[in-house]
Amino acid sequence: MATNREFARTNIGPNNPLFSNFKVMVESAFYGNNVERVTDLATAYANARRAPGVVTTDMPIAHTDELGLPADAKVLVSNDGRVVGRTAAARRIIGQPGIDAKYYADILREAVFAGTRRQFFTGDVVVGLDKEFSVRAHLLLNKDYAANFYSYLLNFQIATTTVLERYAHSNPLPENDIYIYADPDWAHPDFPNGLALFDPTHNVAAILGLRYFGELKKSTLTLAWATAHRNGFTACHGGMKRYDLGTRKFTMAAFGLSGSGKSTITLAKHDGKYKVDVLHDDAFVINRQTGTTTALEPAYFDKTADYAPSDPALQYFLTAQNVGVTLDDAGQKVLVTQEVRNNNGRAIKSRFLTPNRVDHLAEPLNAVFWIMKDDTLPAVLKITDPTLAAVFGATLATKRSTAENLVGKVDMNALVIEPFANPFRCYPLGEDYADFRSIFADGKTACYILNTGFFNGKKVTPGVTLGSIEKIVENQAAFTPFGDIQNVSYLDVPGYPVDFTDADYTARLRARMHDRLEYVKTQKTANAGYNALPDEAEDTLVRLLAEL
Ligand SMILES: Nc1ncnc2c1ncn2[C@@H]1O[C@H](COP(=O)(O)OP(=O)(O)O)[C@@H](O)[C@H]1O
Ligand SMILES: C=C(OP(=O)(O)O)C(=O)O
Repeated sequence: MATNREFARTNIGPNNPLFSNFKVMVESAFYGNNVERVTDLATAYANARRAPGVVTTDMPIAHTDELGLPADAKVLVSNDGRVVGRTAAARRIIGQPGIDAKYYADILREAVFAGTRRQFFTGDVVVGLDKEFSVRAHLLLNKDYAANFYSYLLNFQIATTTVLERYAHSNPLPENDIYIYADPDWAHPDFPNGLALFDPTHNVAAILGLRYFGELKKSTLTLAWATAHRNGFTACHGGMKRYDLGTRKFTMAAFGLSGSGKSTITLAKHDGKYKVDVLHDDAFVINRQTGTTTALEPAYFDKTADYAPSDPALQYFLTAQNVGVTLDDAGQKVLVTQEVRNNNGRAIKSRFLTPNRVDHLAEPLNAVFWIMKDDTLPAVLKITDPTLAAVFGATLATKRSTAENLVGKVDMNALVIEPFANPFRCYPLGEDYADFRSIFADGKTACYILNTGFFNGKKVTPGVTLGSIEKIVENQAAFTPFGDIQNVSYLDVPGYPVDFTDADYTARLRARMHDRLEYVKTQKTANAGYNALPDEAEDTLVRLLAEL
């Protein structure tokens, strides 16, 4: 048994650090008489088909038997309304500076009371697919959102009897099970954009007034990642794959903000050139002692933008969100993908999308790729200094995408720094810095930066990015020193010249590096230094700017 669900009566109470008012409020709601437990996917599928507005398409699902679905199961579609992305602005983390725990406790008690007038489903999953790291999670979701409830049980590993037998032998963790209370119909005048409230040290969250499936997925991962971090693992919002080149293997991870290219890179098949094992395209953890990696979810929750309705990959779709439906020439209800209806159409795709899918990799990472969208960076940079590699991760500069619901006036083109591409961290940034710094420390893990945005105004296409990765994997990539900057070199990609004699370019490059330095300096004092980085981060950037 990895995390804790049951307690001896003598261990229940305020002296047990696993108990908090938030945990007790959230967990208690799971046992109400307005809650129906769902223990299998066939029932969840039947419930989802009956939920308001859900479309049962005529698109069959491959591998229904292995997935535990009815043999005739079809792709189900549910659409959310105005908001079709995750609302980062709704997050509040108990324990962080400026968060009034008493105020949010009052809000939560009232929300849970309002919920008692509605009907809910509850179900269990296991997050972490190896005995090395496994956490049990429980979801409570308003019945009108049965399609998202079904998607949740598909996205994470549903806790069947067989799965729980395996889970019983996983490494024990001194932690609570995860409990997610979700009521998309909650409304409060002070929270027009919803509220995603976390008590991360007690593994509970309340997702209120938010319909987007990504809220359920990312809130669960938020808590699972924090649990992993507290127990000897590095939390990764990234994709991880292993290339088998016959005589050697190459393992790589790509870290990027939502919508920046993790799935495109991780799920790329390279025209069948290599045997590729996929660990996952969004979330995994690294064992800090051994370097082994564990996937957290069996399925993929990805954009449908790049899938034409005739794409054979659609047979691995299980559900779709914020995607249209039309009739094909045989009168069959099919998906209208490619963002015709709205941005950020999504689908849950089964693990069978990736023929060589693995849940755990014993080999440590050969390479880390930070995905950025900084238009002063060439398509690919290589960083050979361990501190600089970690500092670039901590100052990962990127752009927002339509995967996020941006509140207020946000310039989509503005560069934002999102350390380690992980806006879900609910512990101090310096701790992640230390975790990633140690990955590079022994020099065995290489570090690259991929710019998947524009370089000097020219789009870096997926073809350029994937072609460059192939060169690196095959040891065919020749790197050129990046001006006078020590330990940084770039891949010379035809059509994307790097010109250090161009004063306008070097001024912009210096400005972007300066932004990174300012970010590091600001963290020293912002929020009482909650996200402060060690002095070496600032020193490294000062040195880099001097070299420039
Ligand atoms: N150079 C590039 N590398 C990867 N993806 C790119 C690139 N340029 C544009 N894209 C597009 O950006 C989107 C990235 O989405 P996705 O891979 O799902 O991101 P994530 O998994 O990080 O959320 C895709 O539609 C992809 O085609
Ligand atoms: C679903 C999300 O992420 P990604 O685009 O990385 O899949 C999200 O952040 O809500």
